[in-house]
Amino acid sequence: MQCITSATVADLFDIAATRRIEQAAAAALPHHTLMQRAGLAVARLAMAVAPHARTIWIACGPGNNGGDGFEAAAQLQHRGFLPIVTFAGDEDRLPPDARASLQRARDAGVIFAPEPPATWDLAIDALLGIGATRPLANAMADWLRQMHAMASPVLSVDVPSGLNADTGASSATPHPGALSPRFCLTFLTLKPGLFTAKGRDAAGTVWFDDLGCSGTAESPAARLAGAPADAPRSHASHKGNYGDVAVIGGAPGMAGAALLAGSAALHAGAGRVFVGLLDPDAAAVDLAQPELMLRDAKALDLSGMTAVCGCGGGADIRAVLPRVLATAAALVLDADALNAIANDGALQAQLASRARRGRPTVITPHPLEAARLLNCTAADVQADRLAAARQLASRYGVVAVLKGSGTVIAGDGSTPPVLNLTGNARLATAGTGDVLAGMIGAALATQRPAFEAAREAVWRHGHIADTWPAGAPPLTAGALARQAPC
Ligand SMILES: NC(=O)C1=CN([C@@H]2O[C@H](COP(=O)(O)OP(=O)(O)OC[C@H]3O[C@@H](n4cnc5c(N)ncnc54)[C@H](OP(=O)(O)O)[C@@H]3O)[C@@H](O)[C@H]2O)[C@@H](O)CC1
Ligand SMILES: Nc1ncnc2c1ncn2[C@@H]1O[C@H](COP(=O)(O)OP(=O)(O)O)[C@@H](O)[C@H]1O
Ligand SMILES: [K+]
Repeated sequence: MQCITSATVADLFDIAATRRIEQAAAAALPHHTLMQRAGLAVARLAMAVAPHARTIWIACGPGNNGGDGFEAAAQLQHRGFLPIVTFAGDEDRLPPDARASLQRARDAGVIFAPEPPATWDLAIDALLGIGATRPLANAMADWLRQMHAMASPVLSVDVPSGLNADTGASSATPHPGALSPRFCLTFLTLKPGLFTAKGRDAAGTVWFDDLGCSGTAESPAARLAGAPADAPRSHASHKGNYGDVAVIGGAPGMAGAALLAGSAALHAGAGRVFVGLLDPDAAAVDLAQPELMLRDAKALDLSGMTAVCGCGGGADIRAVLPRVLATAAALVLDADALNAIANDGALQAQLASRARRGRPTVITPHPLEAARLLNCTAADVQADRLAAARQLASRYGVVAVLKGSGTVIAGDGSTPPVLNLTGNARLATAGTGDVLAGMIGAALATQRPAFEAAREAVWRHGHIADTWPAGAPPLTAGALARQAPC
């Protein structure tokens, strides 16, 4: 059993591949072995997360996910705990493995009750797993609500019930004020939906057990990014080795966004950072950051530079985009640059032509910006973030960084998209996206492949938020930029 952290590198498999892996594993093992292993693993994790628990409420559903719950109940009963099972299903329609486990729970003396106990020390959600086909209703929906409303921990079996294991979309996410600490023990494969969209909130800390069935020829749907390796600087290196970044943005009233991106690029280790402000009345120097070289955006020669374009760009960014798209050696497109491109077929064609000219481009949309680029709604994007990132990457010939909880990074399709596990809601404050754009710019400026540059910068950006001390002042975008590690 393995606890998944932001440093974990692992393949993620969709439901279809998981089903094939499960079938192959089941065929190679004696009848009922997988469910017995799954139930035992649930019982072990339950004892680890709630060692002093007495009453353990196990809510079991109508399929094999419920079977895992019956099996866990039997194991916990044998170990002296008090599991109480509520079953929302029809015994006559249980799949054979689940029926066998139901019998084992009865034989062990487990209590079956029509309603949840009055209180519990741990709740185990074994209602639905990868077989969920529609939103939860009736008793199952009610039980899930009750679990999440209590302060006792919730352990989800395989997948939090109601969560789409492929996409992270959910009809049953705990409401924001939900109290319970959450854990999820997933079997055979790690599933992408646990790590993006609603998945992070629903699953909590994810644990993985391969049930003794490692190794598969199935293609992963995505990967967990893992932590980037440290890249020590050679002693004899000089600023030319770390590249020039030119931030272009900062229309009247929005200079701060461009300066934040510049600060992030600087602290992330770029050799030189220029900031081309679109505001004609902008100051000639930022006295708080004198290292930044402030220029007129139109005067910058981008042919040897990594441009970071769009932060605080407003409508004025449209006028400079044709030249930026044509001349920047490498490019990060953010915010208003993406909005301008979404509305302009000529700019879209120009963007797509960069890949053909071997000029790397990274785009960093949040879900609404992604929706504009894909001509759909933000809800459509959130309904399948992996698919949306893949579409952005292939339609525009770019590395697409789809931001938000479980940021997705998709490239040219030669490798699966990556899901990043660092970051938290401390980043939900204005300007943190500008900082990310600057950090990616600095990574790109060192000539690293665009996919790797984006992956590393996204990980580091989120890691700053994850390691921000609990008692420290709130994380602002300016502080985030100053923490940007090389
Ligand atoms: N077999 C094995 O060896 C192993 C299996 N494993 C475990 O099995 C799980 C997959 O099991 P599964 O395929 O039975 O799917 P599961 O998630 O239990 O649900 C299917 C049932 O729910 C029903 N249903 C669906 N949605 C519903 C809704 N909203 N409201 C009400 N009902 C709904 C659906 O009915 P139907 O849609 O047909 O009406 C069907 O009856 C997997 O996640 C893992 O935990 C592990 O132990 C490893 C070994
Ligand atoms: N809950 C969260 N979990 C992880 N990352 C988050 C979360 N909320 C925000 N972020 C990150 O913060 C950044 C916000 O970017 P963006 O929405 O463009 O903000 P802004 O335009 O204000 O700079 C993105 O990198 C996003 O992934
Ligand atoms: K479940």
